Amino acid sequence: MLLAIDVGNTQIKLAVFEQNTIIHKEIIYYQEWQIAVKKNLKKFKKIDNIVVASVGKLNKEDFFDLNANVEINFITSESQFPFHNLYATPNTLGIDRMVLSSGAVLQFPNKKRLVIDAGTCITYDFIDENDNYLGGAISPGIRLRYESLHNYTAKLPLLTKENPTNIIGNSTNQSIHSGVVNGVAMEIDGFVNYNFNENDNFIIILTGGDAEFLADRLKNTIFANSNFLLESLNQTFQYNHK
Ligand SMILES: Nc1ncnc2c1ncn2[C@@H]1O[C@H](COP(=O)(O)OP(=O)(O)O)[C@@H](O)[C@H]1O
Ligand SMILES: CC(C)(COP(=O)(O)O)[C@@H](O)C(=O)NCCC(=O)O
Ligand SMILES: [K+]
Repeated sequence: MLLAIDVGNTQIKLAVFEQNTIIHKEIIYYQEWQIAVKKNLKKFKKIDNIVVASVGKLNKEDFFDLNANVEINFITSESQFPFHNLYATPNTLGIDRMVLSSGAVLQFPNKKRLVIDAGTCITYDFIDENDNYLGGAISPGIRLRYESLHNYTAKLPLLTKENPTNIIGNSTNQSIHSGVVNGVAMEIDGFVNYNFNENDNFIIILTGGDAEFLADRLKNTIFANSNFLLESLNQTFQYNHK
């Protein structure tokens, strides 16, 4: 039994796996992460490994300080991945992006793959049909966009995500919602349309905290799965323990 932990820049997601099935999932905030991990280790006594992918504020030492009596596997750029990494700066590439790409290769072989993770940032990762990781893009996430409009202007309010009623906002709030939400949706469709055409053998995977909110706003057919990073983390752990 495996405890998989995804440490992002907004929140931490954890899941307990039995082989490839999630038997428990939690979204936790930074201030409570040790209590949550210890609670799960106590509740699921068959957990014998923890696997961690962290791009946030927790590092390997934080987990070893837990003194949990299970093996802790920290995914790093030195881990084994099922793709050829063509990124020019492999040591700065986000571990989340590497794990997502690993899951895309293992779950959807022999296709062009684009993985979109709509979280604190929106990340785009392209892997070609020959399992070459090509790189992609990093863009501000939905919450970042609302907060920056408020923090860097004199008068704009701080709003939380809401579906715009129309592409033409007829009020300050609707203008902001349209700019943020339609802007993200068009950005995502733009990246897809720029890189793929209908006779390509490709798949688009959408994940992250904002995936479900965005999924039905996109023109292109996508495979939306908010657990994709956790599932990919489980598969990457297995890939490293063949
Ligand atoms: N409690 C919440 N309710 C609604 N949306 C949330 C909540 N917490 C986070 N989000 C949304 O999810 C995004 C963060 O998702 P997540 O993928 O967990 O980020 P990360 O992996 O970068 O930590 C934020 O941009 C925000 O829009
Ligand atoms: C871009 C990210 C901050 C995304 O993190 P998240 O939105 O999941 O919190 C993370 O992938 C990262 O720290 N990347 C390092 C730079 C790079 O990937 O090239
Ligand atoms: K992300």
